[in-house]
Formats: sequence, C-alpha cells, structure tokens
Amino acid sequence: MRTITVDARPNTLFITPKKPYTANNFHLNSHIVPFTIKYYPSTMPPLKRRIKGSSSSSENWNFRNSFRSAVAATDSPRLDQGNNNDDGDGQRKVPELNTLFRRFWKVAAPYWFSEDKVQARLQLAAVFALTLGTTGISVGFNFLGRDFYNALADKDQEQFTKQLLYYLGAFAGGIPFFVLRDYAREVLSLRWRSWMTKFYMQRYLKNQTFYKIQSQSIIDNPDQRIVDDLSSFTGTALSFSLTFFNAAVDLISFSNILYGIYPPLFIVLLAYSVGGTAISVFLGRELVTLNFLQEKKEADFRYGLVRVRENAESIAFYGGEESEIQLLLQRFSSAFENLTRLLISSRNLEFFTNGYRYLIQILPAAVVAPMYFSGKIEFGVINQSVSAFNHVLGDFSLVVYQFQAISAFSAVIDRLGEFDDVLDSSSSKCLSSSVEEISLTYCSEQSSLLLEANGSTLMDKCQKVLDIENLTLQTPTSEATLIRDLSLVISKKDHLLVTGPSGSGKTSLLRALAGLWNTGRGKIIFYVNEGNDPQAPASSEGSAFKVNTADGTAGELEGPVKRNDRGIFFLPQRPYMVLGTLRQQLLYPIWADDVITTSDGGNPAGSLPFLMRNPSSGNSGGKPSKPTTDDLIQVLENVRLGYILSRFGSLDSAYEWSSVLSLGEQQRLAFARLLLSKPKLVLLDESTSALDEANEAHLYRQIEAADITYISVGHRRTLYDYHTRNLHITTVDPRSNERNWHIEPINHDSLYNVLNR
Ligand SMILES: Nc1ncnc2c1ncn2[C@@H]1O[C@H](COP(=O)(O)OP(=O)(O)OP(=O)(O)O)[C@@H](O)[C@H]1O
Repeated sequence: MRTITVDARPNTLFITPKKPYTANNFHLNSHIVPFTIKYYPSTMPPLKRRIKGSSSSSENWNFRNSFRSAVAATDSPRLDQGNNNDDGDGQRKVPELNTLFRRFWKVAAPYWFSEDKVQARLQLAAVFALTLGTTGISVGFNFLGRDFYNALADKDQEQFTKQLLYYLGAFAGGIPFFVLRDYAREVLSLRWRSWMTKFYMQRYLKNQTFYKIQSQSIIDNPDQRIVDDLSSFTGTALSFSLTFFNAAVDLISFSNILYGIYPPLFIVLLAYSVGGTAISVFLGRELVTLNFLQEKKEADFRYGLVRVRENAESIAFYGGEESEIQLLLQRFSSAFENLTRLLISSRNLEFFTNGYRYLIQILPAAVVAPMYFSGKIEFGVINQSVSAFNHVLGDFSLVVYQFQAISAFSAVIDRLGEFDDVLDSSSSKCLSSSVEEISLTYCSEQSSLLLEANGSTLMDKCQKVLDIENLTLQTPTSEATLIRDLSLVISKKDHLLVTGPSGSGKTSLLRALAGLWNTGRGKIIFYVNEGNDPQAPASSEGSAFKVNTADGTAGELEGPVKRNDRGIFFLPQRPYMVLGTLRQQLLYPIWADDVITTSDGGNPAGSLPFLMRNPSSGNSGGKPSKPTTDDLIQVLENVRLGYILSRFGSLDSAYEWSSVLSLGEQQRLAFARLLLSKPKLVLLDESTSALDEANEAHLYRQIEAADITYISVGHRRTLYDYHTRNLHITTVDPRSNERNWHIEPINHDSLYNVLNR
C-alpha cells in the first residue's frame, strides 16, 4: 500500500467541459470503479490531498482478483493459472518454468497449424536449411584457417597464396548464405506476426471481449500486447529457435574437432559451462519479473500520454496541466524505478558474464601448446583448437550469454500467455456457465407469426418488437442490483422514455439490451427482421437464436453484427467518431468494411492472403443496401448538417472528427447513421443531450417519419413530447425486495398544459 500525494492547485476560472474527463491513474483498492482525481474550483483553497490506494504496479492485480472472484464459477482454469502470479502485495512472482513452456507452446503453436501452415512450414524449412548451410561454411572456415596458418608457420609462400585465394573464394561464396538466412528469417517472422496480429485482434474484438477487458480492468494494456509483444515474440522466437538449432549443429561439428585434438580440453569446457549456466540463472532470476513490469509500466506511461491527446480539450478547459504532469511523471517514475532495478540486476549479471567469457580465453592455447612444442601437432592446430573451443564454449554457454534476452523473452511469453488465457476464457465462459444469467434472444418476425398462427393474438405479436420478462439486472463486478424484476413489452411505434435519477441504472438497462452485461436473470427477446443468415434455424422451435455476448460457439462478431443487420441500433451516450472520412463516419458501422475496400482502391493486405477480409465475416445477409453518395448528402441535409460538406470539402475528406465537430454536430451525425441504416428499433442513450430543443424535435420527427420505434434514456422534460410511455427507474433500496420501477403512459395534452402553464 502506498500513499500518493496530489497537489491540487486552485484555478482562477473553473470550466467544466461537455465531455466528462476522468484521470485514471489511480484506482480504489477494493473496488472496480476507477478512482477519480478531481480538479478543484477557484472557491476551494489550495490543498494537498492524500490518496490512499494501491500503487500503479499493483492495481491491475487487484482488479484481476476481483474479476476472478466475479467470474470464478464460470472461468476457465487457465485464467486462474494466469492469476497465480499474484501474491497478496500485488508483487509479481517469477512464473514457473512449466507455465512458461505451456504458454510458449499455446501462443506459438496455432500459426503452424493454421490455413497458412504450408507456406509457413516451407519457409521455416528454408530458413533451417540456410542455417545448416551457414554452419557448414563455419566448419569449412575452421579447416581453411588451420591450413592457412600452417602455411604461414611453414613459410611456404606458394601454399600461403593458394590458401589465401581459397579463403577469399570461400568468403565470396559463403557470405550470401548468411545474408539470405537473416533475410528469410525476418520475412518469416513478419508473416508469422501478421497472422498472429489478425488472430489476436479477432479474438479481442469477438464477443465484445475488448469491452469486458476495459470495463473490468482484467489485464493491463492489451494494445501493447498486440502491437509490441507480438512483434517481439515472433522475432525472438524464430531467432532463438535458430540460435538453439545452430548451437546444436555447431556443437556436434566442433565437439568432434575439439575432442579429436585433446579430449580433456572438451571435458573441462563442459564442466565450466554447466557451472556458469547455473550461476547465471541464480544471479538473473529477478530479471523475468522486472522485464514484465517494465513492459507494463512503459505501456501505462504511453497510455497516459495518449489519454492526454484524446482528452486535450477537456484537460485544457479544466486547466489540468499541472495534475496531468504529476500523473504522467508518477507513471514515468514508476517505469524509471523499475528500470533502475533492472539495470542493477543486469549489471550484476554482466560482472559474472564478462568474467566467465574472458577468464577461459587462453585455456585452449595454454593446454595445447605443450603438444606443439613436443612436435605432436602443427602450429595451425593451435589456431584450430582455439576456434573450435570458442564455438563449443559459445554453444554450451548459450544460456549464460543470452540470459538477459531470455528473461526479456520470458516476460513477453508471460504477458502474451496471460492475454491468450483471458481471450480464451472470454470465449469459453458461457459454454461452461452454470450460473444464472440474463438470456438475450433474437426472434424473427416471421417465426413469431408461425408460433402464434393458431391463436387470436396474431396481430398483437406481429407488432411486438421487444419483450422483457422478469429482468433483474446487476452490475457485472460488484453484483449490486440496479433493476428488480422488470417486465415490459414494446410494440411498434410504442416509444418508451426511460427516466430516473443519475446512477439508477438507465444506461445499464441499455447495456443489458445490447448484451454487454448479462449479470442477473430474466429474459430479453427482440423480434427482428428476417435476415438471410444461413445459420438461422428454420423451425419454429429453433427460430429464436440465442445471442449471448459471451457465447463463443457461433461465428465471428456474431452478436453485434446480427443485431445491426436485423434492425436494432444503439446510439451510445458518447458519440463515437471513427478515424477516416466523412463518408466512413456515415457508413459506420454497417457498411464500414465496404468503404475501406473502395477508398483504398486495392488489396489492403498486400501479398498475404490471410489478411484479406473473410467474405463470410462481412455478413452481408440482412444488411440494407449500401447508400449512394446522393443518399449520404441527403441524410446530412435531413439532420441539418448539410453545411459541413462545403466546410470540409467533400464526403471523402478525412479529419479528426471528434475535434472538428461540436458535440451537438457529432450527435446529429450519429442520427444520420441511424437514418441510413433504417433499423426497426433504436435505443438512444441521452443521444440529444448536447442539442438545442428545436434540433432535438427535428431529429425525433425524422426517426418517427422513418417508421423507427425508439427507446430513449434521458433527463430532459422535452423528451416526453416524443414518447408514448415512461419507464421510471428509482435507485434500488437494498433493504427491500420491492420493484424499483413503474411504467405510465404519457398524456401529451396534460403535459402540454403543464409545460405551458
Ligand atoms: N463497469 C461497471 N462495474 C460496476 N458498476 C458499474 C459499472 N458501470 C457502471 N456502474 C454503476 O452502475 C450504476 C448505474 O450506472 P448507469 O450508467 O446505468 O447509470 P445511469 O442511470 O445511466 O446514470 P446517468 O443518468 O448518470 O447516466 C452506477 O452506480 C454506476 O456506478
């Protein structure tokens, strides 16, 4: 436990930005919610705040423990193994050797059995062949060197010139092998990395795992693991494999030579290197942990800087530069402290490694020299024995010489293995789940007709778009109940307004409807458009397909893609602007992939076939037809954003849209996306909060005219005008078992009177 002091200085002018900004360096020790460092207004005196909390190095271990207890019943054993690295203080333990090997195999193996396995294995064979070639060339040089020095010692000029020419010829023939070996290795490593990057990104984005990892702080910096760790894993794994292979071949070749010259020399060398390896493992045992933490701390620091960039305006409005510097410096100091410890550990190891390397250098010449003096061997054999000795010493001492690199690589394996375990546990969680959770089901309209064809309620059912049955919703980590026993049916054109005090669970209800949260019990059934999905079962019994976000059984990105394609659309509280052109903003998320292909005008994946998008993952079944440029221009007019076209040039101009558009403009752009995708039902989370009343009314008229049923969350009185019913949620009273909600119709006449009185 550390105490961190933050100096919060008074501001002369305090501006609260529209977009709330939370500095997230600190976390409450025992809770999941991020700790908020607040900036203090001018009315407050300068003060020093003492924040008791865990240090940054331990925070994520606490989160993972919380995650572990939250998902203990459903978690795969692998995730628990990942957490074995924690002890009570949040200090990281050195991973067990068998855990490292298991993780290495689990991370490394999939590529070699993937759809690219033929190319991968061929290229690997070529690299190994080239490596063998280079070892053969080294052995050849060893013999050439012996003859060269013999000629020199014999003062045999003719032989000397001949040997010199051989030597130069061998250089010319041999060097390309070395260059090509390295080139082929790098190419293969890049190919492997590309495949792994896609593999990890797919799993990261599948089943909304990215959301769970972020919202529950399960592991630190997944982005760094995908970018940096994968790159160094593939590069280092290949070069280590080749180094070990090379060393093995080298050892066999040169051991023979050395043993042939003088067997005791070989035995001494063997004993020396075994002892050296044991000592270096002992001296460097801390390095794995320190390397792991160094990666994490560097990534934390970089993420802090990225947050400053992304929240530049909010921070500037708050005038929070001083606090930001403190928070960033704290992150940097943490990385610096760890690096200092790392350097000290490396230095101690280096003392030993250098001593080990140089102490033994004169041994072969000293041992073999008496044999030369007595005429048993020629002068060139001394040179040959020194060279063979150094080869064998290098091979035997691989662990000693490479210990720093091995420990850094172990840290990479550990981080990637941990990530891999989390990704696996996320996709397998629901399969093994025995714990009760909210069931989310999508039913096709047509099948609801079939189901009810024998009854009198046929028309009723046709109009139904959403059915919520006995829904009790809890927060995913602390399992606090937010909504108790909610039952509700939404029919076509039955526009519902969800109200309630801040923090009562309005957005959380939308999270449950979107499948982001499934903690609790009850049923959510959407009656959606009939898509062309070949996987959709035809029988009435199977016509409802369960789409649970944590369900790993179905295809890639199953839940959200189906949800969008089947006519259900969510507008989140914070408008999200993608990186790219105005066209891409408008076509997001339904036609985003089409835009990437057309705007690049070619194959974005270069020559790697597996980087091409999988046509089945494009999931065009059920997708509305792609809007034309005229449609896009028209929809901008419809949301009163026509003027941004002339301001920014064209639909294909790219800007940092979240910075150049006002919040209200971003919200209108979100409505434009909504109008283009023509959903059947839309769930709006305070989506007009930044708009004036006239624009708000205009947008609601637009979606009403487009025949879209909507459920809105909001606080504004004006919202009552556009809705037919009001679901009011109150904060749950933990002492009572009563329902904390009620629904009432909205009487527009009386409302009008109230508002105009
Ligand atoms: N990932 C999370 N883990 C645990 N609790 C959470 C999480 N996210 C939100 N909460 C808690 O759930 C409660 C309901 O949050 P929610 O966002 O649904 O409130 P809301 O009614 O929409 O509030 P507001 O009107 O302020 O937007 C809050 O107390 C919040 O702190």
